[in-house]
Amino acid sequence: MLDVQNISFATPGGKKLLHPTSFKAGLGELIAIIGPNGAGKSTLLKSLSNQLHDASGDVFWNEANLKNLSPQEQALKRAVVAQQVYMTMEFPVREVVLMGRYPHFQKQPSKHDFEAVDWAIRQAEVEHLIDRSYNSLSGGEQQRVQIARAFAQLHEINGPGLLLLDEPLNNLDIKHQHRFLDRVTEFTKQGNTTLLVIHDINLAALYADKVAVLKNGELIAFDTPVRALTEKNLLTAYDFPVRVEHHPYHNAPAVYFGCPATAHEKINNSTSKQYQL
Ligand SMILES: Nc1ncnc2c1ncn2[C@@H]1O[C@H](COP(=O)(O)OP(=O)(O)OP(=O)(O)O)[C@@H](O)[C@H]1O
Repeated sequence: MLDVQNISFATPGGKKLLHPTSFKAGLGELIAIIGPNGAGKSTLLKSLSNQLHDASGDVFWNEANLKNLSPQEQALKRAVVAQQVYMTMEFPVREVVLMGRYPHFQKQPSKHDFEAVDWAIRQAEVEHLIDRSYNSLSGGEQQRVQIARAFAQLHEINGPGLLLLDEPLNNLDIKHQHRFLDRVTEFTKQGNTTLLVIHDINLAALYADKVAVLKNGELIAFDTPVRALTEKNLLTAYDFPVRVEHHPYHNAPAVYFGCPATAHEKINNSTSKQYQL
């Protein structure tokens, strides 16, 4: 289980980017993190991946405080896909995926490392790209290679893996968005935990077990999609008219921005004046 206890972050100048935030995510759970631009979603993810050394609070992964683990020990439990990954040198795609195995070997990758790379390449469906130079790929293709690298990193590790994904759907077409989310769901259901920063709220509603809604560095909801994605929470977060209905084909909410709220939610939203009709 991921147990986040009072994690917070402020700039050296004292600007609070993330107010004390606590939540738990179980094994097998996919957590979507949503919120408007600047809400603190990437800051939260970076705090969980020790990229912000001044972050306060504690992050426990299966009862081990990540602070007490070496970078290599952490890399054997947790993989991160950042919003954009630039390479200053030319690397073939296969080598980039193999980078996910670097924490697993000392000098030379083993047969098992290469098998993990092949498996991850198939999972991310990037077989056709493996001999290309990473820098020659389109944004969406690079994203899929980074996803393959993260899958390779967490393949058959000792215990469950924690996958942190910051807007991994950027640049992916609709088919690859769904295929990617299917693969992430499959990976998560094998007993791992995934945190996914995502702007598409309807995809969050369809795929996530829980949704974290952030606004101004504060967690305003953390619950199942049905409970978190209410018109009230979404209006509070996005300050934009929204209607939430039941999805016609799935057991999930369907969110329509730009539509007036339902009568029921208008009553609940009575404190928000801007979009009341
Ligand atoms: N080093 C910094 N100094 C000052 N402000 C910062 C710094 N890093 C981030 N911020 C600000 O903190 C806020 C939260 O940033 P963050 O990247 O976490 O937002 P986000 O929710 O991921 O946004 P987006 O959806 O646009 O990616 C933003 O207003 C950003 O400009």
